Amino acid sequence: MSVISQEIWTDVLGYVRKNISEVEYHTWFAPVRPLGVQQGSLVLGVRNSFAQEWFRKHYLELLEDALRSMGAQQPQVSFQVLPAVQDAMMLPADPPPPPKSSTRGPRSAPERPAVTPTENRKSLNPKYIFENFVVGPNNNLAHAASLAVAESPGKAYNPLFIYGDVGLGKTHLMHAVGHYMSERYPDKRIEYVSTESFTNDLINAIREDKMTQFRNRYRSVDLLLVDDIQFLAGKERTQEEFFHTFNALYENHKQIILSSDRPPKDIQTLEGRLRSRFEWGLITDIQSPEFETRVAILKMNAEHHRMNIPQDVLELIARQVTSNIRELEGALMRVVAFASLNNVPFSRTVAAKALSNVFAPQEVKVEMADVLRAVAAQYNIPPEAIRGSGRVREVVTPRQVAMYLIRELTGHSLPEIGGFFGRDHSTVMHAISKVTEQLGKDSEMTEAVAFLKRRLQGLEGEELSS
Ligand SMILES: Nc1ncnc2c1ncn2[C@@H]1O[C@H](COP(=O)(O)OP(=O)(O)OP(=O)(O)O)[C@@H](O)[C@H]1O
Repeated sequence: MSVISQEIWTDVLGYVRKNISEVEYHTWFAPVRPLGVQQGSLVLGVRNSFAQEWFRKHYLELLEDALRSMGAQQPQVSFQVLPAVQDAMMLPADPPPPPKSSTRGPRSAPERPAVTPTENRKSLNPKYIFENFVVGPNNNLAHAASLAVAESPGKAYNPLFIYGDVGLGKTHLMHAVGHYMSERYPDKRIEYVSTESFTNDLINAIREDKMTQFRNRYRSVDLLLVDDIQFLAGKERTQEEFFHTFNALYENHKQIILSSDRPPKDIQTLEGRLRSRFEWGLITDIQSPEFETRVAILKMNAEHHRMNIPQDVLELIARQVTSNIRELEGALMRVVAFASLNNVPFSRTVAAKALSNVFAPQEVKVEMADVLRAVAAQYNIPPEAIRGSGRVREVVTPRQVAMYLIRELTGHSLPEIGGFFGRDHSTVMHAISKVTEQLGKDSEMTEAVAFLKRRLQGLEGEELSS
């Protein structure tokens, strides 16, 4: 199952859930597995032929509507009955929660015997490792500090306090330190917790008279990662308990990393003694990423999912989402889902279209490079050959077609087009008249030009199914 079909399926389920009852949802939709997207059709694995029929009869329209809401112009869904043996494997009843909630959900506080590395990693998102963290001017200090702490826990900076706006990588860095430590020191005990979970655990412990277990759990760790510490504000009892947890760990030279959306001095109603402790170590911030960092993050994500997305498409996405990296990744997935559901290649037009429901529509101008790339793909020759000096027919025809289309679709002048191809404007003029002359006579060229024009201009009509 590809990542993308899982992403699409998660979105579809979100849509479906709003439109049917919970019982229906759990009976029919929860056991379905997305198998992939084939030629624009979302392939779903169902348990038996009865379910397959039921879906076709009762839910096809709903599924198509869901896909339409994601930008599919001619939504298609197909079903496959999975071998009986897989029935038993269809365990989870819900779509996988987003990474954050999977690592942050409130957890009960069991008594904790000797720790295992797997146990350590359980609360850490496997994706959040240093290798997957793109370093830019916006986050290099926080990254360097995290790395230093990972290498010398309890010694370099204690506590490490990372602050910054939503979705900028604070949790990612915290988990990265956790992974780093658990790989090098498998015996060390690592605890990642959101302030909310810490508070809930405390409330439960008080209610169930299990304070000893609660204290053992939090005071016996080697690395304590606490997310969103700003939520301590106004919670006196939790602050009190956290104060003692902090002291116990600090005195034993155990590492503490805290994240927050603001620096300690700006957390209102935080006890002075806690605030000053938060300032003992190093306070570092993460800012919004610059354009280049955003493109690099998108590139890494695309490579991670083995998707080959042209640079200019990534740049278009990076221009749309400027501050929140979680949203940036969401935008990329939206584009990928849109392209695969419509069975069209990635292009700036496709990306702009995919994002137009969420962001202000962008005017996408066709660029000379877009035309060159499309023509090269159509004639199956490298773009450099088209721009090169070769004079054989195999390259001359595509070169002339490219010049013609650039003139038609972009606002560039003849000398500009000539410059792009390393030639003068009279060559371009000659190319244009040559192509114009053959259109209508040479059917192969006529078709190619018409097809390329449609493709470059966007997703109109039959272009989608081509
Ligand atoms: N520099 C980066 N390189 C690669 N991915 C990043 C980077 N920064 C953030 N991300 C990704 O962005 C998403 C959001 O990051 P994260 O959850 O760490 O944000 P956060 O600052 O903790 O947000 P919140 O304020 O909501 O707690 C994650 O998927 C994370 O992997």
